[in-house]
Amino acid sequence: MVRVRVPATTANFGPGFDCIGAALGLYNYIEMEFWPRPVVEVIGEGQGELIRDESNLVYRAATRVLSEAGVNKALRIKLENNIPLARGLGSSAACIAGGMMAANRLLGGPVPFDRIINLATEMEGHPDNVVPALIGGFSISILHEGKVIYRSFPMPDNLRFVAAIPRFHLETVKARKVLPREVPLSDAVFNLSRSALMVAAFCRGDFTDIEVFCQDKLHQPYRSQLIPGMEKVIKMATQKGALGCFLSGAGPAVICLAYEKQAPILGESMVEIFLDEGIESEYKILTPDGEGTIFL
Ligand SMILES: Nc1ncnc2c1ncn2[C@@H]1O[C@H](COP(=O)(O)OP(=O)(O)O)[C@@H](O)[C@H]1O
Ligand SMILES: N[C@@H](CCOP(=O)(O)O)C(=O)O
Repeated sequence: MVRVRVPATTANFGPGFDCIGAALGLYNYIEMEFWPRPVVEVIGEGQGELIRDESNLVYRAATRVLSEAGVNKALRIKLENNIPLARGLGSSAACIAGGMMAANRLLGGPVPFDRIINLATEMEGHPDNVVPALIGGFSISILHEGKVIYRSFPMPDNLRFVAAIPRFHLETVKARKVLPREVPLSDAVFNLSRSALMVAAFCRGDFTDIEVFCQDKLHQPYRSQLIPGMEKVIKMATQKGALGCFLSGAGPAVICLAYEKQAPILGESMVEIFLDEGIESEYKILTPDGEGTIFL
C-alpha cells in the first residue's frame, strides 16, 4: 500500500495568471492499493458529497498513470481531505498530483517525473497548481510545445499566507468562463511587469514593494462579479499592513501575504469584510510548503 501527502496551492499569485503558483502547508492524504474492485473512501472535506467510484478525480488521475504503464487493475483509494473543495486552493490539482504519484509508486515508478508533470497539467488544463502541488515551493511554469517547463524556489519560513475562505463553492471551470478572450495591451504589460518583479522578489527574498507586484488586471476584475466583497477585502488587507493580497486561484478564497505576528488580525478583518457583504467565511493561516507531494 502507498500513502502520499499532497499540499494545497495558490495559483496565479496575483499577476501570474496560469503560470505562477505556490504550495501551502495544508494537506490531503491519499492511501492507495490494488484491490479486486474499485473502492473509494472519503474522510473530511467532501465526505458524503464526492463521487466514490472510478469517476472520482483521484481515481481517474491514478488510472491515467496505470494506463500509461499499460496496467489495467482496480484500486482501493482512501482520501483524507483537508483542502476545501472549489475555493481556489487547488483541491483538484491535489487530487491529480497525489493520485498520479501514488499510482506510479504502486507500480514501482515506471513513469518518469517529468512525464507525470505533463500528464497532470493535461488533466488540470494549466500548470500553475499541479507544478507546486508536485514539487513544492514558489513555482513558475509554462506549457511549451506540449512540454511543461518549470522552475521552483524555496519561500521564506517566516512568510504566512492568510486565506479568507468563503463558504460557497466556485468551480474553476465557471470562473474561467467570465474571462475575456482578448485583453488590452496595457493590461498585458501591467501584469507581465508585475509578474517579473514578483519572481525577482522571491528570488532575492526581498519583499519591498510586493504589494504592487500582487496586483492583477487579467482575471480578478472579471471574477469580482462572482465573489462579493473580494475587491474590498483585497483593498482593506493591503491598508491594514498585509505585504500584499490577491484572489487565490480562481477564487473565491482571498489570500494575503503577511508575517506571523500580523496574520491573525488580518484574517479576522478579512472575514469581517466578507461578512459585511453577506458572505460567510473562515480564515486559515498557512505556512509555505517546500516539499510538494511526498510518500509517507
Ligand atoms: N478529494 C477529492 N476527490 C475527488 N474529487 C475532488 C476532490 N477534491 C476536489 N475534487 C474535484 O475538484 C473540483 C474542484 O476543483 P476546482 O473547481 O478546480 O477548484 P479548486 O481546485 O480550486 O478547489 C470538485 O468540485 C471535485 O469535482
Ligand atoms: N490559473 C487558474 C488557477 C485555478 O486555480 P484553482 O485553485 O482555483 O483551481 C485560473 O485562474 O483559472
